Amino acid sequence: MAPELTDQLLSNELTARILVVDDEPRLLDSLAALLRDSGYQVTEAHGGKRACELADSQSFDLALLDLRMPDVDGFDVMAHLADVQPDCGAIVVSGESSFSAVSRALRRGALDYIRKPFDPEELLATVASVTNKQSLLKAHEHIQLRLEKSEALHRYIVNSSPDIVFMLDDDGHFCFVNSKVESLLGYPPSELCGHHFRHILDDRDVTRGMYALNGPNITADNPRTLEVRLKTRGSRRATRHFEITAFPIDPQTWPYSHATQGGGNGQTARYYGTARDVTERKEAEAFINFQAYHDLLTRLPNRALFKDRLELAITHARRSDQKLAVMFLDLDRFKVVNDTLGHAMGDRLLQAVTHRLEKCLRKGDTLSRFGGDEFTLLLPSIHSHEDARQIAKKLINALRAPFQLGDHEVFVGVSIGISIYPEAGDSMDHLIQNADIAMYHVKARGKDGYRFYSESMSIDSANRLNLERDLRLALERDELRVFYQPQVCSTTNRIVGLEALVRWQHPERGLLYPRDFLPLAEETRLIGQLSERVLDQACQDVGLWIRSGHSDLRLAVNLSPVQVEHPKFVDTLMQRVRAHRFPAQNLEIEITENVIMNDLEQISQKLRELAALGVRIAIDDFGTGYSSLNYLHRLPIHTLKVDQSFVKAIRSGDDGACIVNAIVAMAHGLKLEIVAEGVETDEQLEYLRKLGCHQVQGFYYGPARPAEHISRTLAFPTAQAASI
Ligand SMILES: Nc1nc2c(ncn2[C@@H]2O[C@@H]3COP(=O)(O)O[C@H]4[C@@H](O)[C@H](n5cnc6c(=O)[nH]c(N)nc65)O[C@@H]4COP(=O)(O)O[C@H]3[C@H]2O)c(=O)[nH]1
Repeated sequence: MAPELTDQLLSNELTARILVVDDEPRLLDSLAALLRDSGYQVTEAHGGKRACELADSQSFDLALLDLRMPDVDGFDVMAHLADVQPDCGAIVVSGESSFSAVSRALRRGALDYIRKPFDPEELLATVASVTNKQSLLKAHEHIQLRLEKSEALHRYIVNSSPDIVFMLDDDGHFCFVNSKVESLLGYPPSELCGHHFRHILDDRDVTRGMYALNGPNITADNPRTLEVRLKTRGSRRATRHFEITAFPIDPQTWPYSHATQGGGNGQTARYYGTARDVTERKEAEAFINFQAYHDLLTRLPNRALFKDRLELAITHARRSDQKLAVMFLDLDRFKVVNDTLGHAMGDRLLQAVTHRLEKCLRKGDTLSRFGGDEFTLLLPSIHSHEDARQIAKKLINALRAPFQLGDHEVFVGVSIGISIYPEAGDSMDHLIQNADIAMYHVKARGKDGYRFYSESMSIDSANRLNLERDLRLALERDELRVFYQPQVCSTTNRIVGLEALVRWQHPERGLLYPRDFLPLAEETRLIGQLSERVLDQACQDVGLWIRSGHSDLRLAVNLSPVQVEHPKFVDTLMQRVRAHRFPAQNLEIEITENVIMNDLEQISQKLRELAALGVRIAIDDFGTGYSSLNYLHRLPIHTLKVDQSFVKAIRSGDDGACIVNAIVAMAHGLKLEIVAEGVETDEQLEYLRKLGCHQVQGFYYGPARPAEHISRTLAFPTAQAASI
C-alpha cells in the first residue's frame, strides 16, 4: 500500500468519531470511557431518541448501539442513521443474544455484533477492525473518484482538441481516434477503430500516405509530418486537407499501449499523432497562388505565368529543335466600347472575347491576358508558319460575329502580331517584343489582321528615340520628299495617274522608305503632320501639272487609319485641297478594306461626303484584308487596287493568279476601275491586258520618282517601259 494511504488510514482510525448509544447510564459511561482512553472521539447518547437527534446535527464514522431501548430502539436508530448518515457504520452492543435478533441486526446493516457483558479488549479489537475497514473503503472511493475525474479531464482535453487525435497499430489500423473525426470528416470513432487509415485517405494520396508511415527514421524526436487529403463522409462528400504528425509510441514511456481504451480494438498501439485540418489555409494559399499567376476577370494566366511557360517552351523547342509561335493580340475598338458603354460592359466584353478565343485553341496552348485589351498566345511546337497562320485566321474569324452586351450589339476586331522561334528571336523578351512590333504594324495598316514579324519592322528603343527626334526635326527642317509613281494605261502607255509616296531625305542615313519610319509616325501621331505635308506638296506639284495641260491627271494619295478615323477628317482634307485650288475630281484617296471595316458606319459616312464633293475613292491592297463583298456596292468606291502579291503570283502561276482573274471580273461586274500594282514583267502586263485590266503601276514602268523627274516624263506624250 502507498505510504501516504497508510498515514491517512492511521489518522482516520485515531480520529474516528464514535456515537455510543445506551439507555443505561452506567454502561454508557464505561463504554465511552473505554473508547476515549483508546483515542477515539466519543459522543454519548442516552437512549435512542437522543441518538437520532445527535445524528441529525453531527457527523459520525461509527455508532455503537444497544438494541433494546425503551423509547426508540437500536433498529430504529440504525434505520435513521442509514437515512441521514449512510457512511456511518454501526456495531451492535447488546444483551440480546438470540439468533433472530443478531441476524436481524446484521440484515439492517450492522457491521458487527458484541454481546453484553463485553470483554473490553474484544470490543476495542472489533471497533478497530471496523473503523480500519471503513477507512480503507473511503480511501478507495476517494482514489476511484480522483481517477474518474482525471480520466474525464483527459478525455475532455483529447475530444475537444481542435485536431483529430489518433493511435494506430503496427499495420496502420486505428486503435483509437477522438470524436473530432466525426465533426471534421463525418465518421463516428467507433466505426473507424479497427479499420486501416487508408480507408479515409483520398485515392490520390494513398501511396504517399502509406510510405510516410512505413518509411524509415520515424522516431519520437523525428516525427513524420505530411500533408494529405482525407475523404469526408455524409453530406459534404469532399476531400479536406490535413497536416498529419505521427510519432512512434515508446513502450518504455507508455507501457499500456496494448490496452487502448475508448474505442480501442485491443491491438497494440504503435503510433500516435494528430491530424490538423488545414483546408482553409490551403484554399487561401491556392487562391493567393491563383491570383499571383492569373487575371481574375478572365481567369486566364497573367503576364508572369505566360512568361514562365514561354521560357519553358523555348527550352523545350531548343532541345528538340522545334519551332514555336508567340502571338500578340490587341483588340480593335475595345476602347470605344469601354468609353461609351462603361467599364462593366468592357469587362463583360473581355470575358466573352476570352471565351471565344479559348475555343480556337488546343490543350497545350497558353492564352494569357497581358493587360488591358492585350492578350498573348503561346503555341508550342508548331511545324511551320502555316500552322500559326491558320490559328491567327481562326482567332480573327472567331471575333468577327457581333457580341451581345445587354441591349447592345458590338463589333470588335483583333490585330495579331506573330513571332516565330527561332527566326524572330531566341529569347522570351525578344519573341514577345517582336510579336508586339508585328501587331503594331497590323494596326498601322488598318487593324483586324495578322502579320509575322520580320527584321525590317524592328527598331531598337535607342534607335527609336533617335528616330522619333529625327522625325520631328525632319518635319521642322522639311526633309520629307514626295515621290510619284505613275499609273499607266497599258493599252495607250499614257500616264493616267500618279501615286504620291513619301520619302525621307535623312541627313545621315540617306533616302528612307515608308517602312522605315511610317509605323513610328503612326505610333507617335506624327502621321497627321506628315500626311499634311505630303498632301500639300502633292497638291502643289500635281496641281501645277494639271494646270499646265494634263487636266485629267489623277493624284492618288495614301491615307493612314489614324487620319481617316479622326472626326474632322473630311474638313481637314478638303481645306488643304481647296487651299491649293486642287480640283477634287482629280484626287483619289487610297484606303485599305480594314480601315473601312473598323468602323463601317462612320467611315462610310465620311466617304459619302467626300464622294459628293467629287473625290474618288480607291481600295488599296484589295483582297489581302477583310474582304466583305457586301460593303463594296454600298460604298461610293471608284477603284480597286489589286495587291502586288496577286500580280506576282501570275509569274509563278499559282493560285494567286486565279484571284487576279476573280478581282478583275468582279470589278467589271461592279463597274469599278481597276489598277494592278507591282507589275514588273512583260508576262504580267500581257496577262493583265488580256484580262481587261488596263491600268497598271509598277517597276515595269518605273519606281516612284521625284517631281523633277516626273515633270520631264510628262513632257512626253506616252510612257515607255522602264523609262519613266
Ligand atoms: N516590289 C515592288 N514594289 C513596288 C512596285 N511598284 C510599286 N512598288 C511599291 O509598292 C508600294 C505601293 O504603295 P502602297 O501599296 O500604297 O503601300 C505604301 C503605302 O501604304 C505607304 N505610304 C507611302 N507613302 C505614304 C504616305 O504619304 N502616307 C501614308 N499614309 N502612307 C504612305 O507605304 C507603303 C509602301 O510604300 P513604298 O515603300 O513607297 O512602296 C510602294 C511602291 O514603291 C513593283 O513593281 N515591285
